Amino acid sequence: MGHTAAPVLSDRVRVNGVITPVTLTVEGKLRWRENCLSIEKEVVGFSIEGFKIKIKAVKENKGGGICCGGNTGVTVRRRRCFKFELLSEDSMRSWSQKIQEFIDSLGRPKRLFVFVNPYGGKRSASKIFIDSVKPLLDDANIDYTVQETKYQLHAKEVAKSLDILRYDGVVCVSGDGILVEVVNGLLEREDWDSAIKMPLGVVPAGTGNGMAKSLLDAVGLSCTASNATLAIIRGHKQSLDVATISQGQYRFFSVLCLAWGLISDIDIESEKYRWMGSARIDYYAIQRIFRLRRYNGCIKFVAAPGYETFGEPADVEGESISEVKSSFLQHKGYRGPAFHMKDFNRKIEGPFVSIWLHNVPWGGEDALAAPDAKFSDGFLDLVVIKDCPKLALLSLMTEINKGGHVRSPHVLYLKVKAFVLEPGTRLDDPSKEGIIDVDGEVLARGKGTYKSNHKTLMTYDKLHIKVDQGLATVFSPSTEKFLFGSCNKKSCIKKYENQMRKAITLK
Ligand SMILES: Nc1ncnc2c1ncn2[C@@H]1O[C@H](COP(=O)(O)OP(=O)(O)OP(=O)(O)O)[C@@H](O)[C@H]1O
Repeated sequence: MGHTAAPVLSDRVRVNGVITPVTLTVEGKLRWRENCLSIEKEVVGFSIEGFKIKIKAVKENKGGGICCGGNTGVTVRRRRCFKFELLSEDSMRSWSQKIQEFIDSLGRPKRLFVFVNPYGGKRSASKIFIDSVKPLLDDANIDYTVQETKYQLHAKEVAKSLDILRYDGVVCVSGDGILVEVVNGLLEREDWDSAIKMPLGVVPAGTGNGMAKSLLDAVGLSCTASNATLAIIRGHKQSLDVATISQGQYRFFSVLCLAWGLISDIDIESEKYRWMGSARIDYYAIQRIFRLRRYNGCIKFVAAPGYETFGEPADVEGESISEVKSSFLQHKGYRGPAFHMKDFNRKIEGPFVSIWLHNVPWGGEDALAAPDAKFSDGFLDLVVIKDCPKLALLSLMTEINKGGHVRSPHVLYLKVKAFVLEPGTRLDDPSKEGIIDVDGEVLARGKGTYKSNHKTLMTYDKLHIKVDQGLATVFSPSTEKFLFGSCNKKSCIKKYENQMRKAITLK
């Protein structure tokens, strides 16, 4: 069942040699025989050969159609091609024009710049691009430029000088690392305020695919390259908070997370067990829990409304943010939002087991690190563990994949608008310090840490973090699922009818 509207076009076409009536409705539904295709949800693009129109679509295999059926079962989408033969040139012209007008009314991207990181994850990004991304972009008639990343920070370099007027979006076929490089590249441009409005897409092809997982999971879709690509093609967007991390003259722009203590130690130090594959994390986590480290330090924060009772009152009288003057550091670009130490009204003193700050819910495909995190609420979700018995910690860690850890009595879970981290030494060995990990990369390594001789952007010292609400834009799957199917919401239908009326001149 569904909403039936007067057809915009009604015609007779040849399908598999048989003359068949076909209609296009004002809502953008194509109907013929027992078939029904929603242009908005299912049609990716179309091509014309002589009098033949080939409609490139993606259909759900099980659980009913998006367009006419119900909503049951698992969503498995497959590329399909539907062919009609028009019976006259006039007919051909009006069909291609009306379908094109409808697609154009949806605000889909036409030109994309695509980064592919052949080095990320299981080194399968190039294959993922060829097998899952390219065919859909071709079906959608999108004009795209592909850039394989050749070295670390290549994507950032390219984003810094990209001719942004030539593209409707930048897509990263990679893990989160390339996305973060692109965000940093855009914000380091002189024209950062317009550059950062470029819609960004991410197709999961790395080890850490937290952003893709967060976007897709939010609407109940599985984290696959084709679901992510379809979301980009369909062109729905949403804003994304960006956190500016600053230390003196240095800036780093984060869209995912910051970790210090247990989580960062596991992430970074387990690299020495890379040969184990994904088991390295679990293996090293157990080691770290049984030889648990606690770190001295202090955090200060501006609590989000409703969280003002967390921690204790902070006295920040006389504290200021020192700006290191240097002639060769980042000069152009965004400097981050204004910061007033007097706003930092709460603090928690160490020692700490772990500090974890999150911008989006999923830290990776199997870590629902901050279940309440929102893409553009203007806050970061803060997960603090001060102390915890080892067995409780072990079970808490196994809860992370479902987000259950935040309910543990050993965990403080709150939202902050701004944050100061003052990292200190290890409690058991004051000659040693820790590692600060941001969006999967090491931002600072203290004394006596793994690879402590490697250069990092910041030093293991006080950091300031502040969120800009919705500064970036990401392509995201539509939350309006089953628009024309089992959901018969009048408001949804009305919205698209209006959109269609604008695009199609009803004669
Ligand atoms: N050709 C290359 N050689 C080496 N490193 C590269 C290359 N291209 C990109 N990189 C680096 O690879 C890192 C990982 O990128 P990506 O986002 O694809 O995956 P990830 O899931 O974040 O990390 P990984 O899979 O390496 O754990 C980035 O820091 C990037 O700078």
